[in-house]
Amino acid sequence: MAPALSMDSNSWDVISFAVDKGHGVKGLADLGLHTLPKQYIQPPEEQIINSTIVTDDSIPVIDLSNWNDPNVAEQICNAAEKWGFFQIVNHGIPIEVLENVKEATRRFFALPAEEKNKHSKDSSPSNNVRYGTSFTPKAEKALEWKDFLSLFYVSDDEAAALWPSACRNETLDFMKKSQFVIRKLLEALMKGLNVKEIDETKESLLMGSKRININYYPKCPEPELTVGVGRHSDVSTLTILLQDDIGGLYVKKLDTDAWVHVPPIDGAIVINVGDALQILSNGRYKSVEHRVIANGSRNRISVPIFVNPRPRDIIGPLAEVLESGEKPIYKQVLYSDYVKHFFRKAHDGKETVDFAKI
Ligand SMILES: CC(C)(COP(=O)(O)OP(=O)(O)OC[C@H]1O[C@@H](n2cnc3c(N)ncnc32)[C@H](O)[C@@H]1OP(=O)(O)O)[C@@H](O)C(=O)NCCC(=O)NCCSC(=O)/C=C/c1ccc(O)c(O)c1
Ligand SMILES: O=C(O)CCC(=O)C(=O)O
Ligand SMILES: [Fe+2]
Repeated sequence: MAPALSMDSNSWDVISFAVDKGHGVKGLADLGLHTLPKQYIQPPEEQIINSTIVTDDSIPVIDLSNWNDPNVAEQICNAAEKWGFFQIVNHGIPIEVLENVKEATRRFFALPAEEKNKHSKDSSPSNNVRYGTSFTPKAEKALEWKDFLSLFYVSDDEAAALWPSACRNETLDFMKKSQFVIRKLLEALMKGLNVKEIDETKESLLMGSKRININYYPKCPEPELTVGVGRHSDVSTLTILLQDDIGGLYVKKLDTDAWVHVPPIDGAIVINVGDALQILSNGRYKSVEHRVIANGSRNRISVPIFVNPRPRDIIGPLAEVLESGEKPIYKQVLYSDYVKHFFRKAHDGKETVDFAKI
């Protein structure tokens, strides 16, 4: 049973309520707490109020209406090198698909905790479907103000059997309708690395597996003391992120200690380079640190698709990149080892990629 509203959030077991019983931070928000439970208080250096935010610069916005325009590929490669992040407009994913997946996300998180918790690590019949809160609560010193459902795609049949019906069709549809633009983006990025075509081996390495997450960041008491998602880079090759109109995603500006906001643009999708592509490109394309702030007045949702190598792929700098004599800065690693390393620790900025450094 949920604790009484008037209860001091530090006098009952917040972890048991939010993490173990599956109420999540949405459950905490629904209690109408006025103070942030101490388990969510981040160290001062992780609080965004203690960071430098720049407002006179922003990540590129790239118009994809004409793939035959050579400028388009050039802009994509430049953005991946200089920012590691960009937004795309006129990308061809129908607006209804985006609206439907946002609505499905709200529908899933509005379900009772018992229903959502059927998909938790302890109750889910498969590791490929996981409902949870924060990132890795057991490994974190301070929790993150986020609930999520993570869906690793294996097949339509498996999705039909295991994915929650509240959001199954809409998440699958978003994944499928984004396939064309994912391939075109990767083709453009590969041309920039002297890779002429995406053959079967490259296809596996670049886009052999996909995971779609739906994230819910409820309104938070004392939001400046915590984070929605802590500083991290993604372990994917590319991430395709749909955000709603609330905002709150910040990206680190390369070679500086400053952060820039990613403003929501109607109908746009945010694209970022992940660690796997940084490694494959031997550091040319940048997997950049990012984080999400908590919001004191509104609920936010986001839907990232992580486009990845297959778990059994070995990733390392591509032969085409090293052809010219460039020295490899990363070794060859088994992708599932890399991902396990990422999941077993708290978010820690750019440190995951050290796992693959020579
Ligand atoms: C991921 C692995 C390697 C895990 O292997 P396995 O040996 O089964 O380990 P496991 O016991 O299930 O998980 C290990 C730990 O990772 C955590 N974990 C596993 N999956 C997830 C998940 N989807 N979300 C959060 N934590 C997870 C668990 O909490 C485990 O810790 P613990 O609960 O035992 O303390 C396996 O499932 C696999 O091969 N999957 C396919 C490859 C894959 O999924 N690639 C995806 C890459 S991109 C990706 O998934 C990104 C996710 C993400 C989430 C939140 C963020 O904030 C964020 O920035 C990023
Ligand atoms: O919610 C967002 O805008 C970003 C989430 C994110 O960085 C992630 O899930 O990896
Ligand atoms: Fe991320």
